[in-house]
Amino acid sequence: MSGGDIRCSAVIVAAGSAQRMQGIDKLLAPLDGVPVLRRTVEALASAPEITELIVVTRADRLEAVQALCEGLSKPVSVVPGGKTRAESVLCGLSAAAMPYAAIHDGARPLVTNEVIAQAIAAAVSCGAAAPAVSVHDTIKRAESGLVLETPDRSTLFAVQTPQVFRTEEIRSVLRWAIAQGLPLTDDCSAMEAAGRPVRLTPGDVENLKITTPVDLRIAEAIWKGRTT
Ligand SMILES: Nc1ccn([C@@H]2O[C@H](COP(=O)(O)OP(=O)(O)OP(=O)(O)O)[C@@H](O)[C@H]2O)c(=O)n1
Ligand SMILES: C[C@](O)(CO)[C@H](O)COP(=O)(O)O
Repeated sequence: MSGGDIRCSAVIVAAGSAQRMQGIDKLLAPLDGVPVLRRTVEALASAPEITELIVVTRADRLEAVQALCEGLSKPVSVVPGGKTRAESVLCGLSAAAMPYAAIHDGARPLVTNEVIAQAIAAAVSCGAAAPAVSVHDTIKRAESGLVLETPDRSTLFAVQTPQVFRTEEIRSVLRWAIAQGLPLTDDCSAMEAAGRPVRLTPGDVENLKITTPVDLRIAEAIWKGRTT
């Protein structure tokens, strides 16, 4: 199937409380004058494989986010999220109508069509896929400040989003994983726990997640570097 044949729902999770942002509202903060979340929604809407978008936000922001999503080239629905990222993903998936779902962090506004396309293509062929980048620092596993081990760096990858799945499958697996109380920091973890294969695809160091205030400054520099 070419990109134009693949029908994919984008589920953009944006219902968090940005506790690590020291008071900055990272999803409404300006990225070169436009709110981060609007940049993210526009990035997903520009991907040929994305047919519809579901934005998951806090219940007290439904109208504001609805307004922020106006004027896009593709249908957008805005739904309330849950207490955890995984629950918010499930809220978004409940409204997804396409056979594939690309689950993306609202805090990752710099994702490109190339990263999106490769993750979707891999999910079409193997069922589940996520972009990832190799790590450049040596990683230690430690407890109470004492090193336990140094994993082989060549086997370590920093996983990004969109994480792409067959919609029905991730909906049921995620429901199961949440019911089991599994610690889910991403969506692939649920598939891994269910013994399903997950394919990593090329990520992009510029596809960063805005998590702490410095990330906003980095994202602004990347954005301006692309547009000048
Ligand atoms: N209950 C939650 C928690 C997180 N998210 C979303 O999941 C993405 C990745 O989460 P993260 O970067 O951790 O955002 P926050 O949870 O807001 O950050 P923090 O952990 O610092 O509070 C974000 O776009 C966030 O809005 C969500 O939709 N629902
Ligand atoms: C889903 C994710 O972006 C993959 O790296 C990451 O796990 C989200 O973590 P967060 O703590 O919810 O931001």
